[in-house]
Amino acid sequence: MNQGKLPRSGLGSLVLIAAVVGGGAAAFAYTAGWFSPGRLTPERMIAALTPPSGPPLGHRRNHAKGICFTGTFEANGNGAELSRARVFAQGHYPALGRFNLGTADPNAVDATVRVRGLGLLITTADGEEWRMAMINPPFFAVSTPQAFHDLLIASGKKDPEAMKAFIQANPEFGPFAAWAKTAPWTGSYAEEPYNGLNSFVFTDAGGGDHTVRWSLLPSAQPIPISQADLEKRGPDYLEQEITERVRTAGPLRWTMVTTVADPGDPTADPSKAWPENRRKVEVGTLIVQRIEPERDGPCRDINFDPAVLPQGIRVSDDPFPAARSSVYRKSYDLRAAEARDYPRTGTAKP
Ligand code: HEM
Repeated sequence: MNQGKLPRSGLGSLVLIAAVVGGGAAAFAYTAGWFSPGRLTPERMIAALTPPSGPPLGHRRNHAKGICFTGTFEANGNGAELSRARVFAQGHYPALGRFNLGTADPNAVDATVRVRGLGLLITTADGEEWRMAMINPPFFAVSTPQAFHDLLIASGKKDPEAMKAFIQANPEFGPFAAWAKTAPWTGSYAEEPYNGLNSFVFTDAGGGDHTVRWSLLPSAQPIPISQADLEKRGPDYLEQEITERVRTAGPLRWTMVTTVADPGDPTADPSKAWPENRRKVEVGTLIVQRIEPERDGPCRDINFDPAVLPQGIRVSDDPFPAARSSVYRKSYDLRAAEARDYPRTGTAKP
């Protein structure tokens, strides 16, 4: 009897292991959205980001133009109600970040790039890290990583029919196109809001979950400028201006505001803003203290991977962070291997 039972229970545990492994793989494939035949891969996404003139060797495959900074995140303690992450306990935490432009061209003229971004890494004394990368539009251009890929392909085609077909298949792009056309430009990285757009889950000390998005809102008053006037200020005006502003006027500040989803809010689609009346909690202030050199500075070898999160924050059902994580990693690996094409100067050159 024992003999008869043993193989059965042995088989049973194998089946269980297979189920666990299979379940894990299925969950991963679901979250990441990769790996099914014919679907996206990090390589295909990188190929779609690559301009016809070739890849920006040694540089980030997107948001390639930028300028690094160091500073502090000053937590006011209010975030502790939403997440037990150490970074929300009242106190000061070192911050490393990068203002940047949403382009694959590290030499792009500032006035030609609509989307501005900010990468940020906040560390706490327990060795935890919170990495993120945010942009200035109030919602993302598309609903899914696949649609982002399709947008890159369509917008790279000369035939205007390609964009028409894309918009027909992805109507959520309409509001983003309207934002791009009508939102005022500013003449400074300091005057922009930076929105996380993707949703994440905060877990509080009692184990309660809260799905949130966050934004950094500037304390500097935005001063609108026409695209033509920005162009007249020079191709690299934004990095020159921010360097000069911090040097002469001192540290710059942004308030970090988290917005809590109500049940039923679209947590898996960053192209859909949540209603304005959602609960907002100001959790602290980003203080930019020093502009650092881009080529030789501390951001060069950083991957602002939005899936690197401290305990108390985790990804939600939003498919973007997992997709972004795998593409950012590929981009990082490529640029690190191409260091010879973007040699360090050893001289401080912001
Ligand atoms: C599937 C969609 C996306 C893809 C494929 C993608 C791709 C990339 C890549 C390849 C990089 C360069 C990474 C590196 O080499 O370190 C990058 C950087 C960046 N991305 Fe994305 N991205 C996506 C979505 C987003 C979204 C939704 C946001 C904002 C909410 C965003 C904001 C940024 C910012 C601010 C940076 C610059 C970070 C830095 O300074 O290093 N991206 N992206």
